[in-house]
Amino acid sequence: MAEYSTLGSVAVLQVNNPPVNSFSHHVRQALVDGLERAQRDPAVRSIVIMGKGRTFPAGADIREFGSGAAVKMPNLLMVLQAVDTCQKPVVSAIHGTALGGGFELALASHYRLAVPSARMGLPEVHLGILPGAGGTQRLPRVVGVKTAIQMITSGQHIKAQQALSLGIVDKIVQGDLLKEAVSFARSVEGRPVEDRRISQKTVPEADKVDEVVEAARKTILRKARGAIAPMTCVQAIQASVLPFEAGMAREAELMAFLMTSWQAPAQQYAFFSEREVRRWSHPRDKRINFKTAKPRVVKSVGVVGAGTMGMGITINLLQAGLKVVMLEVNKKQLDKAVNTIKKTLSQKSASQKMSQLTTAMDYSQLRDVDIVIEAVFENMRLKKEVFRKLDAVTKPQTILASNTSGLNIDEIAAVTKRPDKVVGTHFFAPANVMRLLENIYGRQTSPETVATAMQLGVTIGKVGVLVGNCPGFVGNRMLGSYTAEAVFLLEEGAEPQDVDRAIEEFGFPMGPFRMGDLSGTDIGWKGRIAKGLTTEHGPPPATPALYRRGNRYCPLPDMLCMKGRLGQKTGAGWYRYEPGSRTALPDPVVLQMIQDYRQEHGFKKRTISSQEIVERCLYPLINEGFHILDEGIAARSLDIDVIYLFGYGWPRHTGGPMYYAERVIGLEKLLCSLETYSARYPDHAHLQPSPLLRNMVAKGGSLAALGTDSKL
Ligand SMILES: CCCCCCCCCCCCC[C@H](O)CC(=O)SCCNC(=O)CCNC(=O)[C@H](O)C(C)(C)COP(=O)(O)OP(=O)(O)OC[C@H]1O[C@@H](n2cnc3c(N)ncnc32)[C@H](O)[C@@H]1OP(=O)(O)O
Ligand SMILES: NC(=O)c1ccc[n+]([C@@H]2O[C@H](COP(=O)([O-])OP(=O)(O)OC[C@H]3O[C@@H](n4cnc5c(N)ncnc54)[C@H](O)[C@@H]3O)[C@@H](O)[C@H]2O)c1
Repeated sequence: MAEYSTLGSVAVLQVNNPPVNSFSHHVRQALVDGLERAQRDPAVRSIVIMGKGRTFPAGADIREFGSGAAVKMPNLLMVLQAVDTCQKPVVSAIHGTALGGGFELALASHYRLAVPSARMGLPEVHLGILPGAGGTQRLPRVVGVKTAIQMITSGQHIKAQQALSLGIVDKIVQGDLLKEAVSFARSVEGRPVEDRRISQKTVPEADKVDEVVEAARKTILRKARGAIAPMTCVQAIQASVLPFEAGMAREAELMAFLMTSWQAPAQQYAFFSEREVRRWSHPRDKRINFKTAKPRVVKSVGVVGAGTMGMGITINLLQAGLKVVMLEVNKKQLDKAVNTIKKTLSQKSASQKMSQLTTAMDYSQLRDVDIVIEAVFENMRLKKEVFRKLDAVTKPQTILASNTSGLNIDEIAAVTKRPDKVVGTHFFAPANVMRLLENIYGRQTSPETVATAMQLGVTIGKVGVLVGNCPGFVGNRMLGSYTAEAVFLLEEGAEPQDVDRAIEEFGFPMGPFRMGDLSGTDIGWKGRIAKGLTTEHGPPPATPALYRRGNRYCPLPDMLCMKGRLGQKTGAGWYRYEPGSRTALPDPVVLQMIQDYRQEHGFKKRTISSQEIVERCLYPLINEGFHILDEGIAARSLDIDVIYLFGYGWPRHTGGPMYYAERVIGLEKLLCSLETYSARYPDHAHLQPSPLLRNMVAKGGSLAALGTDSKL
């Protein structure tokens, strides 16, 4: 609701709809009623609109979008029309975040004030829609089309000071916002409101708009990677040169197009899933969950191994204000890590943050930390050795976490006397940038230990997802079938760039081969050597070239590594790279290697369509997701989706692999395609449809119903 009160001649409307004061139907109704009341009351000469509690309205109530309640009268457009056309000056007083419809309300007001910490923006593009309450028409009238395109298509929030410089807010106020807003409102009483209406202004440099749009188009299309909202936002902004009513009509038409697209619900599902993962439960035992388990307080963290991951994790921990003891056995590497950390931390706070960092080469220096995150080489023998040492030197309450990419957490825990305090905390590279934290529950991990790992994720700004223990956990296990199928496609006739192009057109930032070159082709190679699937010099003795342990195997990635082509770091991998450049250039040497291999093993080259590439790579990945749900490794399909959205670049406009499977492909079609492919390739085990998928198609039922995605 919106609480109505008067302070002398000023009517104050305070939106009170926790937690973020979104415009649910009852709020909209109360605002319209409040405005009418203020208009009617001759003693009222000005109106202040603000938010109660933590924020100015953060936009439309996204939960209403699916139900039709968003269009129930009065809709948001009608509220804003009432504000704009009000005969008495309306002042929006902003604190917290004025987002989406909230920011549009401020733009419809005649004056805007903000506290210094306020932020504002139009993030609708992340929900697959556009700012459909006049945002695409009013913002360009203030800041110009170029800045409006930048703000609306990025969805970024701006700070109060920047809003002031852009002419969006009229004044930044210190002190008590209500008092300041009332005093400001009094100062503008009696002034004409007509020339304060943004809707009545014209877009600056309107004659250059088509040029500006044309210049933005290519970049936006490239960045959008298949998402339709960004370019639709631009089309709406382009209409801001028309008279206001005509522009609003165009905005409404484009909003309806987006609202009824398949991408908008997918992105809104992603928004709520990102938050739903905080309500975690044990994947197999739902009685153990976020409500009952209490985290330990973490003030200091030990990081073991200052390589790629240890360094990134340390930066992340320092940025969050934690104390860190970073231990490394290689002095040169330790020094290198410290230099990189110093450079990465922002200039402003570097010295203060660096003072929280202690470096160590002696394990005893870890004795007092609250949690240790191990990030040494991916080698079980080494990990066990490290955990034995950690168990011996740290205080008994210290939690011991491993950043392993997929090794058995129970096996690691078993070498300690505190298996209840051992947990997997799987960060993603670069660890200070990537938002995902995949936390792994071992057989004996205590609820308190898991709660602490999940809470640590929150403290350091990660999206933490809890999963069970199995080789590769959720993310890398699913990725295994994707990369396997990608190389099988090379055998049959595709080239690395064909596969990458198809996957990138689907919406991933990088296809599997460009990705392999970026992370280093030797990462997978070392893993396969450790598992005995290959040796550094070729297949293990007496092994068929194309089979390992009864499964089809493609040795092309091993052959690449044996040639020393380890990716960007060696200037050559699946592609070649000019010195100092990261541009992947198709390499005749690799294409010849693949061609010779095809000839040697009797593969006949054929043309493979992009559709087949996408299906062959992504359907087995999704199929593995069904196995994972069936085994209780992930508690809910949304946990898998969040892992893929935040850790693997899965395009957000498709909702994530499991959402995409159910709501876009359709489970029946997915099953049918997997059956077709598995009949064609009976020895590709990951193409065999999962029993859960078969069962769901046979009996019906939804993925959400398998878990606790009750709110979605
Ligand atoms: C058939 C065709 C018809 C077409 C014509 C339709 C015409 C109808 C006219 C409609 C016009 C609407 C136009 C408008 O432009 C659309 C919008 O405004 S969309 C919303 C835009 N706003 C946002 O995207 C903000 C989203 N929220 C956030 O970014 C953050 O929540 C925050 C505000 C920055 C706060 O962050 P935190 O402090 O970290 O808190 P949380 O994120 O954890 O959130 C707490 C809690 O609140 C829930 N929540 C947040 N925002 C909303 C919201 N806008 N609606 C509903 N719920 C929201 C969030 O989910 C958390 O709850 P939990 O999920 O944990 O239960
Ligand atoms: N690199 C990635 O993309 C990535 C992503 C997620 C998880 N991981 C996992 O993170 C872990 C570390 O990977 P990385 O890429 O940072 O490796 P890395 O090779 O860059 O760094 C490992 C570091 O550990 C140090 N080290 C070795 N033995 C040690 C010991 N006994 N005590 C202290 N330090 C020791 C090494 O000197 C080295 O600096 C691995 O388990 C890996 O699977 C890596």
